[in-house]
Amino acid sequence: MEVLLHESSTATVGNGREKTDSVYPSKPMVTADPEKAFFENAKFSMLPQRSPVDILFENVTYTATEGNICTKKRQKEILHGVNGRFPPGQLIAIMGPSGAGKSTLLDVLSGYKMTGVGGTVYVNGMPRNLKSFRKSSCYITQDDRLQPLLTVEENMAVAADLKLPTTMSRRQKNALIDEILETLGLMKSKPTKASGLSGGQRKRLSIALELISNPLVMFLDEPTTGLDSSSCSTCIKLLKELASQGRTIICTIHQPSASLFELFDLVYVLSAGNCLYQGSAQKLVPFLSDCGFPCPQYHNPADYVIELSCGEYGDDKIDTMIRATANGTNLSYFKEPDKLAKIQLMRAADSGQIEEEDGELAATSKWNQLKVLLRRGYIKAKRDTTLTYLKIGANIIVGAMLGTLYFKAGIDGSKTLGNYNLLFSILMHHMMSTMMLTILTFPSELSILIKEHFNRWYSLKMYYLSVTLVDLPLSTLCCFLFTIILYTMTSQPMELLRFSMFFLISLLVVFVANGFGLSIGAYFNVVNGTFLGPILSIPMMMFAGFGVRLCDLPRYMYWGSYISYLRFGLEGIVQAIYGMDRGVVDCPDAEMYCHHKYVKKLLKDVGVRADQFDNDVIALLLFTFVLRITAYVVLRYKLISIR
Ligand SMILES: Nc1ncnc2c1ncn2[C@@H]1O[C@H](COP(=O)(O)OP(=O)(O)OP(=O)(O)O)[C@@H](O)[C@H]1O
Repeated sequence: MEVLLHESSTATVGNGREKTDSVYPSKPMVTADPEKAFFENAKFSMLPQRSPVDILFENVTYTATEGNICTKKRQKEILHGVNGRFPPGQLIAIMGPSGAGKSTLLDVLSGYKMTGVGGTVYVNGMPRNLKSFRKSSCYITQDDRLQPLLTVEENMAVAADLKLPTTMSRRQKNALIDEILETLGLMKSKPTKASGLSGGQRKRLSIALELISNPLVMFLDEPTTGLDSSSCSTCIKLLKELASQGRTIICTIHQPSASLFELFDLVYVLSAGNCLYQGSAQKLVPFLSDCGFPCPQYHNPADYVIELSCGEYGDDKIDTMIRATANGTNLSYFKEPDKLAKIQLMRAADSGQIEEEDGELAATSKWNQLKVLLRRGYIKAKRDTTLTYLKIGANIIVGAMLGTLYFKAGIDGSKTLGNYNLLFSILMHHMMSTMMLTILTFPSELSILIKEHFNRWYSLKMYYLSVTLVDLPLSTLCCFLFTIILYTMTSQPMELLRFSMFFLISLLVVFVANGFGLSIGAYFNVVNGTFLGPILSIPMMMFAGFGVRLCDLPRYMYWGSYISYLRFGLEGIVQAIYGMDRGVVDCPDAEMYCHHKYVKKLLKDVGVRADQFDNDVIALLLFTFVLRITAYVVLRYKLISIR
C-alpha cells in the first residue's frame, strides 16, 4: 500500500502510525500515481493515510425474521440478490421509494447487520474482513445520536480522546478539532450545547465526530431528512468535498431535488429489494431512454425514476430496468466504465477462511476509554437536572416528609410498630425511586451507546464500568442526605454504629435497585420498562416478611423470600435499629400502656429476625453483583441481537 508523503516531517506514533509535526501540513507532494490523487486535497492529513476503499458486492440478500416466541416465525426476504460497485472518491446515493430496502442495504454493506445476510461483499477485491473494515469505516445514523448536554467542543473532545492515539498532544487534537469544525462550518457553535443546535448543525456535528478518525468509508442513513433545502445542499456539498478527498461516501436519500441529484457521482436505485439502476447521475436519462421510457422534458430525473420504481407506470417497467442493470452487475452506465479496472476478486472459496484481524476494535486503551467516559459522565451528571438535581431534591423532600410524619417515633415506646412501618417505607423509597429513575433514563442512553459502540469509540465493558462508577457518588450522596434527615427527625438511636449499619443497608438496597433497573432498562423501552419494573417489584414486597410474616408463609412459597432483596434489607435495617440488645424503648407517659416498648416483643410480633446482619449484608452484596452482571449480559445480548 502506498502512502502519500507530505513535505512536513513525519514521525511514528503509537502502533506504528504516522503523524506530521504540523497540524496544518504544507502542500502535499504531487504524486504521479492517480490513485494517490484521491488524497492530494486531504485536509485532515495529520492522520494516517491508507489506500482508498473500493466496495463490490455480489448477490447480496437479506432475510428478516418476523414474529416472536408467541407467534409463528416467518422469514421475509428484503434484498433479492443485489449486486453493485462503489468505487472510492465518489459520493454515492442509494435511492428508492419508502420500503425499497435502502437502509437495509446500507446496514448490510456497513456490517451493521450480520444475521440473515447472504452474498459477498468485497473490499479492494478481497472478501470483506469485518473487523478491519469497521476500523476504516463509520456509520452515521438518520437520527443524530449526540450527547445533548455536552457542547460541540466537548462532544468533539470526547470523540478525539477516544478515537485518536493517546500519544497525540492536546494541542494537536484541538487543532484537528478546529480544522474539522472550520470545514463543517461549526466554529461559531463550539460553545453551544448539542441540544441547542439546529437540525443541519446536528447533522454536521454527527459527521464531524466521525471525521476525527479520518474514515475511508462513510455510511450515512438519510443525511438530508428533516433539513431545509439550503441545509440539504450544504450537507451534500460537504459530503462531496469529503468524497473528493478519496473517501467512499455512501448515503441513502429519498427523493433529491434536481440540483442535489446532480451533485452525486453515482446513483444506485432500489425498488422492493432489487437494483433498478446503477451508474452516474448524468447517465440516468440515457439509461431510461435505452430502456424505452425516456424521462419527460423538464422532469427531474430523480423524481421520474422514483415514480417508475414505485410502479406508477406499471410493474413491467420495473422488470425491464432490473433486467437492463442485471440487478446491479451492469457497470456500463458509470461515468468512465473503461477506467473501472476490473478488480481481481479473490473468491471466498479460493482464499479459504478469511482471517480475522487480531486486536481491539477501539482505537485507545481500555484505561483511556474509562478515563474519558468517566469525565464525560461527570460533566453530564453535573448538568443533568433530571438525573442529578431531581434525584437530590426528591431524596431531601421525601426524607423531610417521612421525618415529619414519624417525628421522634424512634424514641417513643408507643410508636415502635409505626417506626417499624417507617423502616419498610424507607426501603420502598430507595427501591422505587432508584429503579424507576434508571428505567426511565437508561433507554435514552442506549441509542447513543449503539452508535458509538458500533463506530468503535469504546468497548462495552468500559462503558458499563463508567456508568456504574459515575452513578456511585451521586447515589451515595442522595442516600446519605435522605438518611441523615430522616434519622435525626425521627430520633433513631444516636449511636455511630447503629447509624452506620442503617446507612449501609439503605445504600445496598439502592445499589440492588439500580442493578434491577439497569437489567430492565437495558432490554425494554421506557413504556414496557415502567410497566415491568413495578410488576416485578411486587414479589419483592410480598416475600419481604412485611404484612405476611416469613414464618406464616406457606412452606411451598418460602423460596420466594430468598429472591426478595427487600427481605434482607428489612432484616438488616431492623437489626440496625432494634438489634444488639436494645432492650426497652421508653414510653412518653409512664401511665400509658405501651405494648411494643419491649423490643423483643416487637420483633416476635412482626416475625423479623434481627440477628442476621452479616448474612443480610452478604446477601445484598450478592444481589448487587448478580444484577450488575445480568444487566451487562442483557446489554451485550441487546447489542448483538439488533445486528
Ligand atoms: N427486521 C425486519 N423485520 C421485518 N421487516 C423488515 C425488517 N427490517 C426491514 N424490514 C422491511 O424491509 C423493507 C425495507 O426496509 P428499509 O428500512 O430498508 O426501507 P427503506 O428503503 O430504507 O425505507 P425508508 O426510506 O422508508 O426508510 C420494509 O418493508 C421494512 O418493513
